[in-house]
Amino acid sequence: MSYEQEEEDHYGPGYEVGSYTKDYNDGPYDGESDLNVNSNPEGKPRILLMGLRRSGKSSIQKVVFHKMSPNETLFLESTNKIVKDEISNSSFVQFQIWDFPGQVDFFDSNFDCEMIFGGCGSYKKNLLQTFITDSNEALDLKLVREPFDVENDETTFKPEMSHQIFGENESIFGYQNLKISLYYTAGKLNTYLGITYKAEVDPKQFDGAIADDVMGAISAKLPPGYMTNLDDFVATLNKEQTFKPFGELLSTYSINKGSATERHFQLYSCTIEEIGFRSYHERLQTFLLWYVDAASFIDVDDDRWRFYLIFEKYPCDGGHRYAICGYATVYLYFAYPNKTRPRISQFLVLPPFQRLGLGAELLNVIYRSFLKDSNILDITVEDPSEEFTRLRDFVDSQNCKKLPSFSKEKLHQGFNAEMVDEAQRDLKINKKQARRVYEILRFQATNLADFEEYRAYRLDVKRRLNIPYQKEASDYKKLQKALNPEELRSTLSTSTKEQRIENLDKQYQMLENEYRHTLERLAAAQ
Ligand SMILES: Nc1nc2c(ncn2[C@@H]2O[C@H](COP(=O)(O)OP(=O)(O)OP(=O)(O)O)[C@@H](O)[C@H]2O)c(=O)[nH]1
Repeated sequence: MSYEQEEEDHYGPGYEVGSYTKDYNDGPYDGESDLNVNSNPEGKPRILLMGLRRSGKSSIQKVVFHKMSPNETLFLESTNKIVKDEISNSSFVQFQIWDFPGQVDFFDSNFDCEMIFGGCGSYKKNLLQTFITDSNEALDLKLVREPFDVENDETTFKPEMSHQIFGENESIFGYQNLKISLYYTAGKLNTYLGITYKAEVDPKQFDGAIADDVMGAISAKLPPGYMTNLDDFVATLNKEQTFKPFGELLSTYSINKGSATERHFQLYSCTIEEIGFRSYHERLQTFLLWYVDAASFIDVDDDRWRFYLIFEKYPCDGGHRYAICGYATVYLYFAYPNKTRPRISQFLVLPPFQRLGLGAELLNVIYRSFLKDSNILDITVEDPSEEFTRLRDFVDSQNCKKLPSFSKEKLHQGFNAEMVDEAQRDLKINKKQARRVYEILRFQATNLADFEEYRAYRLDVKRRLNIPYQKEASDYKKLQKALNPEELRSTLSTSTKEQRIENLDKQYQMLENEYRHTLERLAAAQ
């Protein structure tokens, strides 16, 4: 039986392979006309063969449904339009096969998704997935010094978080290949915001689903004056040479001294009254959104805020310019009865300037700015992040190491009031932090190979960790007197002695790990 005869037998008279209706097969595929035909009036199930060019779609169709031998498929021409095949073996096996050309761009706006995929629920769902972007991936931040930086990928840095703008999932709906550009000039922080994308979701195709308003979400957090035209933004770079840091120069800091890669940094402090600083700070604080969890913009009209800023002073056009590297805000709280207790509130070193020692320098500058003021009790930190805790441990340990009360001999005698007094008087370190530094430095001074010495250290730390449990035990005794056993059980989830020991051990191990990191950094800094 010839191939054609066999086809006849299988598919009944009138059927012609690959030419179900003329509409589909006349003329080359033009991306539109072939696809915009309502061609499934009977609502038959369809199998869509889609995939890369020359991936074997037509071969599958011919071999499976038309008994073509695999070898013969070698001679198949590339499909250049949708070819529909009506399979009608019996009254109950009836469906269509649509063989798509490999070059179809399904995201082309001319492509009628509804006509092709109507009824294919999971396809739609999958297609919708392609319109979801990780907001941290999509956002490019830059501190631009010269026009070339705009093109240069090396000057791009990424946010650590974006949930404060784009929600807990940190995702944006509605775009494919979305890129958000939030660029600042390195000195003045003139700002550019722009987005680009390959395709935006079409509400008509996806039950009215509309794309997230990315520009609106970010611009709501930007002070007025940001630019949406990149050329305008680049043009403002001319004015960067007039930019000078605000406030009083407190310290200078250099890295790679004496080498070709030497860099210079300057640390300043100022108040909101400094001319021009109010609007500068409005732009500066927008970085918090991407790096500080639960960041909130502060009420700068409160005159108890102090600002500390780091700038890089870099050579440019025979002179020099300044680029922002990071900043901190400190609030001067009252401490009863007549003292002041500054609290570090926000602390940020921008990614391009991290791992240069600037965080430690900034913290030291903040300390030093308060040291001579006898009215200052000590310095606290608001809700410190893990990263900040590490930095603070390092700086405080480095400084306390120089105090007589933290000498090796004294450390082995245990934590005492002299340490608290000296750390507070000389370094403005509060009692809780002084205790932590004592544990770090005593760990450093402990010979871990000496069983007794190491054990004494662990017990000393665990005794402190056990204090809350002791409190719990005394609370329990009080409650025992006031409540009957039933009430007591429902009020408290008491832990057994074994659980408590296990918990203490875990807590201790975690602390020891943190202390080891600090000691490694101390050793590297020597
Ligand atoms: N080795 C191998 N070759 C295959 C296989 N399937 C298909 N081919 C060969 O791959 C080539 C392309 O196959 P087609 O079926 O025309 O591919 P297509 O996906 O329909 O291509 P377009 O119409 O261009 O999108 C043909 O020469 C086939 O013989 C396979 O499983 N193995």
